Amino acid sequence: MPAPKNTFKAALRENRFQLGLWVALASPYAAEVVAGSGYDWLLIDGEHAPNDLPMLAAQYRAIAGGGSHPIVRLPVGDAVMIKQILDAGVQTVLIPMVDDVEQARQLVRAVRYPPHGIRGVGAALGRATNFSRIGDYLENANDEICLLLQIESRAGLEAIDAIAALDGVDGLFVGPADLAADMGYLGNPGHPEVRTAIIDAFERIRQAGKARGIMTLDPAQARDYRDLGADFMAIGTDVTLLVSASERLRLEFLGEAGPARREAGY
Ligand SMILES: O=C(O)C(=O)C[C@H](O)[C@@H](O)CO
Repeated sequence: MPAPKNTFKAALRENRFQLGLWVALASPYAAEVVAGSGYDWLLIDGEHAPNDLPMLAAQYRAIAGGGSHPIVRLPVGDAVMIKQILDAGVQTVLIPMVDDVEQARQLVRAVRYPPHGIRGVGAALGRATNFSRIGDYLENANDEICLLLQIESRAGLEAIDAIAALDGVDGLFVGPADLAADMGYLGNPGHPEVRTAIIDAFERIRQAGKARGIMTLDPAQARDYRDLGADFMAIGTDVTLLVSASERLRLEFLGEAGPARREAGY
């Protein structure tokens, strides 16, 4: 049985835009529901949703095999958590709050087996090898893992060129909400100075030959980011979709106008 190919990583390498959705309801059932909605990727959020490793793995299983590629964002760039989630079968990880090249270098080593990294060998116990049924997993794992790092601070912006140049970093995801906060614009990811920083970041990532990622809840921003060159982009979240759709249904039935919703600062 051959090791599974990372179709998301292949799409990025072939410059095929990938449209995504954030999954933060912390429910394998809800994850399976949106897995049928046609997105290229779904981001299972371990940073801001109440997810532990078993729950992240359960949502991964609920999505895998459907039409969307499951990406797991861990709460922190921890080599032990990376080892566990990769053994669970996850092929693409997003790591938040990456501020310098040494941190990025250690994250590359965490997703790779020796001699190129420090990932512990034990996938025979996990879904990654279909519980030891995939005989060539160890030989192919490094090539099929996709490592995405989040640039979401002024320090991260300064380190983009060095981080993007690292072999093993497949893409950089600019986090508008946290970047805005670090720049002094908490709750205002659409601030002009944040947009200027995103434009600069995207150009530097492109020059390094790496994929540019981002997310937004604002449709106009989504079109803008796509025009600016986003290669993979999330345009909503399951949580906010559920809030808006459930509220709208009630108000429409009652014939009441909905409240002007303040744009979420994410
Ligand atoms: O900083 C950001 O923006 C992100 O990293 C995305 C948000 O964390 C995500 O929770 C969407 O609300």
